[in-house]
Amino acid sequence: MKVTVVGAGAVGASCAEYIAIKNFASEVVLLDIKEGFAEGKAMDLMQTASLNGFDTKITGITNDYSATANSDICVITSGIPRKPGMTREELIGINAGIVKTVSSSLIEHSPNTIIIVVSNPMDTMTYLVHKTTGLPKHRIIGMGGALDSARFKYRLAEALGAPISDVDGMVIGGHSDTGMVPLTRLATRNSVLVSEFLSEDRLNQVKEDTKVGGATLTKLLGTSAWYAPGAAVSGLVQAIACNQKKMFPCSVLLEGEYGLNDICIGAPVILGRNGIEKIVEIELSDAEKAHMQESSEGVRKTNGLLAL
Ligand SMILES: NC(=O)c1ccc[n+]([C@@H]2O[C@H](COP(=O)([O-])OP(=O)(O)OC[C@H]3O[C@@H](n4cnc5c(N)ncnc54)[C@H](O)[C@@H]3O)[C@@H](O)[C@H]2O)c1
Ligand SMILES: O=C(O)C[C@H](O)C(=O)O
Repeated sequence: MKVTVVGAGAVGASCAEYIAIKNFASEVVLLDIKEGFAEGKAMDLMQTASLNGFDTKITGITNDYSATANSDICVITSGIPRKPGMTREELIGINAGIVKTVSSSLIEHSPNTIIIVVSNPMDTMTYLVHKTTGLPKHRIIGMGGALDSARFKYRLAEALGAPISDVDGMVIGGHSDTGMVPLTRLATRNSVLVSEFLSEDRLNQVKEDTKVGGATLTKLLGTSAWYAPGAAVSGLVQAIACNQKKMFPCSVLLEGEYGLNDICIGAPVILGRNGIEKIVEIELSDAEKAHMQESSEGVRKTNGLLAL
């Protein structure tokens, strides 16, 4: 199993590290445009192999896509992160060009690959990859909901005073500060609805804290988060590589599902060796349907900025 990660920065290197430590991939290629950067990150990570007990071979390359040839999975993290006070959508002017060039270069050398898009604004970047590459829709996956759901569970556990392992919940919709749809109605504490434990006001606070989870960390860190994003990507990569048939909310091209067409937005999908094995349509409440519709309007507005 060969995995390429483009962008050896904070998220890309974390993603590569978690993939290596999970030891399910034979090879991870880190590629960056910054001279020597990916090579340095790869060497540093390989020097943890004996300490962290993995056999995964991590190599780094500067902007030479021949080294990525025949990758089973390619992760795109290349692009700039936001600064405090910015929205993800404000990154489109720089990141769209990067993602377009990178995705084309990847499929030139790995025409059968599955692409996972991380760069922001992620839903729009995922849509751009569809338009740029023409890959089958089951082989283009945007990572956002898996991260947002992890933050949702963190906030739920905090509110419940419960261990995170007791909590389950999912966030669908756009990966944006205003467009996320945390499904508090369905969230559980060890199979019991969280609404049995938490008031509506407290659950609304959990929702709002989840939606700005990224911005909260950007304000603290001065740049985007990277540990949880890297871990979320590694979970998607593992589900595909190991044909786990696990369900994650991912940004996926919808063609009628949830009443939406010609848009990439967070929805529950089953991930396996073919990438998106199935888009899962869950019954939403009227309020959730309205939030999903509102979220899609925000994503479409950003898509409209693309020079397709
Ligand atoms: N979808 C999500 O949930 C999520 C989570 C975290 C970060 N992000 C996004 O991921 C992106 C990366 O974030 P980061 O914190 O790792 O940033 P970073 O600046 O640490 O790393 C980005 C790397 O991309 C490289 N790069 C830039 N242009 C390139 C190109 N044309 N080819 C190859 N490499 C190139 C840079 O040299 C840099 O090393 C940002 O857009 C950020 O907003 C998304
Ligand atoms: O919020 C960001 O800028 C990065 C990423 O989308 C995140 O949610 O951490």
